[in-house]
Amino acid sequence: MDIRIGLGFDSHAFADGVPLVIGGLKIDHPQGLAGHSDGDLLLHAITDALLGAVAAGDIGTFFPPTDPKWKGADSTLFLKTALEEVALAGYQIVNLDCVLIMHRPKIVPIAAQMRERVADLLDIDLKRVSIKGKTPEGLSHDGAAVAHVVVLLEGITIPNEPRVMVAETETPNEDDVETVLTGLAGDKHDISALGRKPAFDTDDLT
Ligand SMILES: C[C@@](CO)(OP(=O)(O)O)[C@H](O)COP(=O)(O)OP(=O)(O)OC[C@H]1O[C@@H](n2ccc(N)nc2=O)[C@H](O)[C@@H]1O
Repeated sequence: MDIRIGLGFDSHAFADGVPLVIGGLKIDHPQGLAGHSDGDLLLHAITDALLGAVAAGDIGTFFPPTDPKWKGADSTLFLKTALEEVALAGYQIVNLDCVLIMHRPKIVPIAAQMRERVADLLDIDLKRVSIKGKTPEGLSHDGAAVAHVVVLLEGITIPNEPRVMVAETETPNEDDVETVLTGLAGDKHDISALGRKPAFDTDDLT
């Protein structure tokens, strides 16, 4: 079985005068999370987990925190790009498990809504998304929020039916079968050939 695992982490500091957005969900809270973008640490960690699972780099190489273009950016854009990379590499999400570490807000009362939003953004079933809250006991996490995400991917397999159909209609050689399958499913994607990934620039390091 062709499976991949990805790990994502992010942290942001709480600040006054900033709306709080976690997992694409706007949350009523006295403070928000400050960032170059909208500070959505959960979507950032999911984005990094997805990119990591297909070894496509990280959120900072795609959207450098030094680039004014991403100032105040909606993090759903980062997530969509990571989803494209996953699809181009030939994988789909099996499930993801997320831990949000912060004193406030409490996650349990909003977890169901957050899971729905994340599942919707990822276009997967709700049962495949787990989001848990954790109090940072004994840690110096005051004034900050942390997210950890692990994601499992599986390779998208081309159903065997076309191969069986070709084999049953004639007595083709392997080359004929491959020609028909490529016509039906397209070539296997090679993301390194797409040239989408921005060149890494050490000036982008913060
Ligand atoms: C989402 C964005 C939008 O601009 O900003 P924020 O809203 O979090 O501020 C960024 O993509 C958020 O990028 P993120 O990857 O979290 O930022 P950093 O941790 O500062 O890393 C920036 C880049 O430096 C690299 N990096 C970082 C630390 C390190 N010791 N070595 C590195 O090579 C990372 O791989 C990344 O490519």
